[in-house]
Amino acid sequence: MQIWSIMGSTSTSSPPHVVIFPFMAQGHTLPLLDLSKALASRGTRVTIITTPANAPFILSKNSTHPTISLSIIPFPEVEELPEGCENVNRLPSPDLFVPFINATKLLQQPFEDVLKELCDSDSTIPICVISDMFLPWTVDSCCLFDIPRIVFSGMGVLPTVIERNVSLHVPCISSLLHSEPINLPSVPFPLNKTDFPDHFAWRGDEKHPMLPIISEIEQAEHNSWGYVVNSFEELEGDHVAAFENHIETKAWLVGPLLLHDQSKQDLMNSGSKDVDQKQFSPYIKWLDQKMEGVGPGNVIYVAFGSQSYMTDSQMEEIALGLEMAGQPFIWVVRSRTWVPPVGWEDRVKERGLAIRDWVDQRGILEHPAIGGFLTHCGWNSVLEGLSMGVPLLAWPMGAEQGLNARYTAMGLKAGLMVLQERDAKDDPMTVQRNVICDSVKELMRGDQGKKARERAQELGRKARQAVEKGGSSDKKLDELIECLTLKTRIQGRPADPKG
Ligand SMILES: O=c1ccn([C@@H]2O[C@H](COP(=O)(O)OP(=O)(O)O[C@H]3O[C@H](CO)[C@@H](O)[C@H](O)[C@H]3O)[C@@H](O)[C@H]2O)c(=O)[nH]1
Repeated sequence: MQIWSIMGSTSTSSPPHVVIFPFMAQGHTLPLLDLSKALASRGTRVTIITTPANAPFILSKNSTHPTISLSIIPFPEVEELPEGCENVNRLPSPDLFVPFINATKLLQQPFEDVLKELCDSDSTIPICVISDMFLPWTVDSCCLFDIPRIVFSGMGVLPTVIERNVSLHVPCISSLLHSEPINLPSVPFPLNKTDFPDHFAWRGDEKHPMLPIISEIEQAEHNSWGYVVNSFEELEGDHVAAFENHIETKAWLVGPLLLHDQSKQDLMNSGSKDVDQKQFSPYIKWLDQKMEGVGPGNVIYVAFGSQSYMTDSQMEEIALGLEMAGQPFIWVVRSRTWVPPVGWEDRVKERGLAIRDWVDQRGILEHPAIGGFLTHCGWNSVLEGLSMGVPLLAWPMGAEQGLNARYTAMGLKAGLMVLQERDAKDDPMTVQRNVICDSVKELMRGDQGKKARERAQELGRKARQAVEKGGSSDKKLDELIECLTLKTRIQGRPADPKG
């Protein structure tokens, strides 16, 4: 039994308790579920805060961990959002992102009610709240209860540093020409204005509704106790000092979080349902067959995360480009409107699989049949690909993905870029089938692809070492819990501002 000292007196008490509040988007929720499991396996109690429609997904991922519990608070009803829309991936249009963010602000009171309840109980006082950057108001709630707030953004270290640094060197990105390279100190590859998230273009438009949100996020970061990052020392350690300088707090690199999850072998031993589901997924069976037929590393996995929107004509070009490349593929189709061209399914059925459901992406990437990943470069997908030693074919579609893509391809040299042309207004143009075809061929069969594969495999080995016992991320996670526990011990239990 662990002995924890609270308020200066030594007493036998419960293990440390961490509250985790993920943002309602799969790309933000999944890594925090991994973090919850990593904390739980170290004997920490975890309470995850979520809303009713998001609870089943979280339960499906965490149900085997008895020290993780869920606290469900109601999602507010707001006029602009469709009924029951409690997750970004259910938004019918990206234009509803701002109303969605504004709706989440109404979660503050129920969140504080949960904190109050936890603080009223001697055995469950949280040592910290880890909340997503898109929930900046949680820092005020944490202050009320004297609980340290730790930020999680889901992004990598270098992309964040670049984002924060660029305005010091290039005050107005939007006025640059597309062809003008942007060279930043300590970034060993040139960037381009289209690599930057949209909000850099909005900076000239003071009335843009996202700008106050970004400013609230940055302000809340400065007032937070620390930052946990889904990355690892061996990948991004060189950029941590610059990162901490910008966020004005300490950063803890504890990733890749997905690798903290129980290994497949552990799951097999415990007879977990997860393994059964993996083994019997039709697409895993399909990959097993491909392994027998074409050997390891020959299938390209094509998926663009949980939030990307794509036109039907772009979908068509992907379908025909994959067909032309002649490489076996597995493609996650996230479109409600697109239908394949007549005869396409028949023509590719021997070597291609298009799936319209949510898949176990990690299970696919770790399958030995997979040899490349055509991705939008969401940070989770980048880390998942690299952790499994799979090289990336980078095709960014929004947010900070342009920075992730350049970083992976030109900085880490673990991938190639799909080159996208722009029109006169710098809007992305449909990528043509022949470009897709050539890029796929180069990644899977070309010399550049071979080099990227070797580099991805090397990074995959380093990633696994980072989370193993005594690895850099393993030690950081222990250190984080120790630091917070000591802080609570020295300062005593949080004040109750309401009671
Ligand atoms: O069928 C699917 C589709 C997705 N995933 C998982 O969903 C996550 C998707 O995350 P990510 O690759 O990061 O993409 P987005 O969902 O687009 O992520 C958002 O959040 C990321 C983290 O902040 C940012 O890097 C991205 O730019 C932003 O779009 C990954 O873990 C995937 O494994 C599945 O498991 N099955």
